[in-house]
Amino acid sequence: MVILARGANYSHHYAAMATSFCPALPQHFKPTPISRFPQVSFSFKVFSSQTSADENPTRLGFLGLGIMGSPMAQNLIKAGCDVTVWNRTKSKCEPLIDLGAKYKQTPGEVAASCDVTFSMLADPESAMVVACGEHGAASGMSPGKGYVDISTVDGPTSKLINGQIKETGALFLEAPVSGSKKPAEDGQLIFLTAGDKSLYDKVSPYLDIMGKSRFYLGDVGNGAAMKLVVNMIMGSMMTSFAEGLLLGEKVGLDPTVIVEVISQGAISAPMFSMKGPSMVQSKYPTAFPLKHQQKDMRLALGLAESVSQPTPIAAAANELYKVAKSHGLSDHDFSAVIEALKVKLKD
Ligand SMILES: NC(=O)C1=CN([C@@H]2O[C@H](COP(=O)(O)OP(=O)(O)OC[C@H]3O[C@@H](n4cnc5c(N)ncnc54)[C@H](OP(=O)(O)O)[C@@H]3O)[C@@H](O)[C@H]2O)C=CC1
Ligand SMILES: O=CC(=O)O
Repeated sequence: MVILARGANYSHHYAAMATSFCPALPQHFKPTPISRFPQVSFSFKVFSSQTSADENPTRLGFLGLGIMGSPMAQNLIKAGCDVTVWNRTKSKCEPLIDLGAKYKQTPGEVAASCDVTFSMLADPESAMVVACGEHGAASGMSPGKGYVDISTVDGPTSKLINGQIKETGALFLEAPVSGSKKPAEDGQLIFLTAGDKSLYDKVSPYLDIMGKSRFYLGDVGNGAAMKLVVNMIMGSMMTSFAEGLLLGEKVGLDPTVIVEVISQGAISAPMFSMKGPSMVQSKYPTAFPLKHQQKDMRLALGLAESVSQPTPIAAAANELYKVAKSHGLSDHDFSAVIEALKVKLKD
């Protein structure tokens, strides 16, 4: 059920109204802006995985319970969905099992027991092995099922996974997300999807639980390309911001004031306001791991090379992420790239 309502100031009234319509509403229910309905200034949605006519709710699988996968799966469970989880490190499944998730031993078993299986893996290698390796999801796929890969990978990897899933007769959708740990927790991600349109239509209610907006971009590879372009820009912006903070500090400016000045002008960005204050204190609590940002720069540069597009800024930024990784900062937040610029050259 989707309820549309105008006026953000009254969102709590609408929430109360929705609760009276639907007493079984999950605890975390919240009003959410939906950009796809431009005719209303504010809208929110109420979701139930079990319609009155539906005795057999869609069974959802979720593979990969890292920083992003855990809160995303949690939101599905809290919304009342039937969710089965798997993660390479089993202990990360426990909190979700406590919330009501089922557990299977392998990705293949999850896929075999579910109608639609989502995956949120680290990189192209892990996305491939979990989808197509021994006991991978493809081994449990068959006609009527669907596989939705949310991991950030390159187009060629996504196409390989698509091919293997399609061979089983199942459908495939790539659906990388823009938005980090907090948007994942808040169900405010932006889905960049491509692939089988009928699967997109089928999973849209679940994407709406995990996200605030979704784009359908056509053929497999377009979702990956969109994600890599966005993250290439983000990675370059972060290195530029880091350079500015350090230059300003070296010439005697207060970096806290630099962050404030930036936040009020044309180059303000939520990322600078969110990460700036902790960067100034040399603290990098991990939301988006630096190793993943470097992976995205690498994949974006590969994409650029495949079409002979010069990307000198991104190439330079990538070098800084590589330096930061070599200094043991892989698992810190990507804002720790600033440390790569603090390293003193040896005499
Ligand atoms: N964090 C963020 O802000 C965002 C991340 N992304 C992208 O989403 C994806 C996941 O990110 P995030 O959750 O932060 O990453 P994490 O590093 O926190 O989680 C990675 C997941 O991949 C699993 N994994 C890694 N290698 C393997 C392998 N060889 N076999 C099986 N499973 C494996 C991990 O399992 P295990 O627990 O056993 O290590 C874990 O479940 C990445 O592609 C990232 O680029 C996209 C948007 C935002
Ligand atoms: O991929 C990272 C993000 O913040 O988006």
